[in-house]
Amino acid sequence: MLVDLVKKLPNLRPYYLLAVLCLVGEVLFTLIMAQSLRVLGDSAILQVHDSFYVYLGILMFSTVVLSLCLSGQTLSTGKISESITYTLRKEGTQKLIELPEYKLDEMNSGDSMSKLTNDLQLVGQFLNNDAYMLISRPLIAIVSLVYLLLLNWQLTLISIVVIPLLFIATTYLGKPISRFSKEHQDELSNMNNTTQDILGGVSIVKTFNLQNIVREKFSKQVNTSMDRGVKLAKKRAVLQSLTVGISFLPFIVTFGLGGYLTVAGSLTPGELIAFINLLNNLTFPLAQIPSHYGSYKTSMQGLKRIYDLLNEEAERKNGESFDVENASTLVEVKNLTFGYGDSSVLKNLNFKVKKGETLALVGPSGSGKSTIFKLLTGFYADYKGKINMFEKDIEIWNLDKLRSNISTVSQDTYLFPATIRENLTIVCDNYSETQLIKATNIANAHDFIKKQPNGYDTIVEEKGNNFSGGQKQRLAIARAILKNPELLLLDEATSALDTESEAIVQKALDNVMSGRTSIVIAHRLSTIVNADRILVLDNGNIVEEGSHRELLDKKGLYYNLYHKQFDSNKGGVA
Ligand SMILES: Nc1ncnc2c1ncn2[C@@H]1O[C@H](COP(=O)(O)OP(=O)(O)OP(=O)(O)O)[C@@H](O)[C@H]1O
Repeated sequence: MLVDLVKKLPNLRPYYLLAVLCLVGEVLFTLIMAQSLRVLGDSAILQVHDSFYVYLGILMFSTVVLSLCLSGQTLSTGKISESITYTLRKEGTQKLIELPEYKLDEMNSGDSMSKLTNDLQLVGQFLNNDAYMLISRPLIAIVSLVYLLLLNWQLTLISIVVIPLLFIATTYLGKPISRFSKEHQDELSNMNNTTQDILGGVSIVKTFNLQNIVREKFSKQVNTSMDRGVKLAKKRAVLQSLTVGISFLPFIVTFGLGGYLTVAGSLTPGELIAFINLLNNLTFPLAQIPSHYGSYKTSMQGLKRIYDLLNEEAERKNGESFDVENASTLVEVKNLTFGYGDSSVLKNLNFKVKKGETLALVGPSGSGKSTIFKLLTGFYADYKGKINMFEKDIEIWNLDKLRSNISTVSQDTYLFPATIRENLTIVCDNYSETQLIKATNIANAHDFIKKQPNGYDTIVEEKGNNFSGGQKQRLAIARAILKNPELLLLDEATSALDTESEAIVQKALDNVMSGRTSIVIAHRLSTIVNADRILVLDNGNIVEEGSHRELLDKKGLYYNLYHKQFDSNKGGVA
């Protein structure tokens, strides 16, 4: 996975090179520094002035080079880490947009958020520091060991005899840390899911007075996550104090035995200084390796989760584009059967929509109306039967091209946090002010847009909070018209509105539908009495078909649905 990352961004090569140069510089000048200290120590004691000043100069030069290496390392690893996390975040978000609908059904949005935030942060932290340390520390330790052995192998062996102990302790204690860290990550991901749910339903929670239940559910998760976090911190604390404690043992041995050898004359004072300096470069880096390795493991777990998302198969991009202007049958569905998973939702449907027609879909909740729209826009591919769109099999259509001929207005109106103008014109490459105003007039939206503080340049707040439900729908309708589609799919566009707003939106819809081919799903049957044809669905089957009048005469399901609404909503359309 790491190699894939490196290959992904060839423009980072200069930074990898800089990091390698800094690494070589750090290793080399660490040794030169130790050698300088050795000569300096001996020259000072033996009062040899020439070599003292030469090596003082070398020592100062080494310090400058080492600090430059540190800056170079920080710069290169910072750039590498930022670029890689930026690319992964971009590709991850892009992949989320490109995923087929059935995948999005399976995925949890909080989990995806966690991949693009917590997991990416772990990867970023590892690349920013631990990756370099994981290579440089062992290298410095090995080079220092060789130098120490050459200096005095007996003292070296005695001094480092405790190092394996240090290594075993940190490795042994590091294992549960990586397990706890994984559990902590999973818990954070669960919390993200809950936060997401809460944010999505704040008003419902308040309306139904569910604050206590939500608070309790969330605090349970917070407690579990905190417990894991505290356990992790405790393990880290023990590991840290143990490593620091054991790390000092080689120094105690060196000071004791080395001091004795120096007094006895078998080690010069300079050698003792260099020895202590290099031991420092051997012991502490070795003690830190398990912690860097732990970071490697956790970040690789995070990276794997990110790659799981990136490796998901995107919606197909192949297919052709066709000229749709001359098609006389815009939709033809033959023996269409479909289900989500094992459930069967649509059963052997057959229907056509001719150019200029308005077809209405009605039926009880869950009968499959919205599912038909999803299939006509190519969101699901695993259906049985045939779907021809604009007289071509949907399977040979390029889905982007197909969708460019269709506008959908659904009950869940999505408005971007941008200006009204940007929200409306995002669907077309070229538009004139006249076209924009014509579209908003048809959608009954121009007047209320003009009354906004900045007219068409008023910012739409998150989720369109500064507009009413009816206004949002009219904006969505204007956007649909501006796209100038061959086929309009209107999904329950007025069902959530009060009577007054519904009348305004319905007028807008009537304007839009006139002269266009439309399929409309309506729960309020009063809105579709003028449809050319009505398909009545029940449990995934078309059980009745005809005009409003013909269906009333049949006295079947449509008649019952219609009278049920008419009775409960006196004043409905006759
Ligand atoms: N993404 C999905 N995954 C699994 N099942 C689904 C999914 N979407 C819809 N369903 C199921 O498919 C059936 C038909 O749903 P659909 O939304 O098409 O019905 P509908 O007629 O539009 O209902 P409504 O009028 O209530 O919107 C329902 O039983 C629903 O639970």
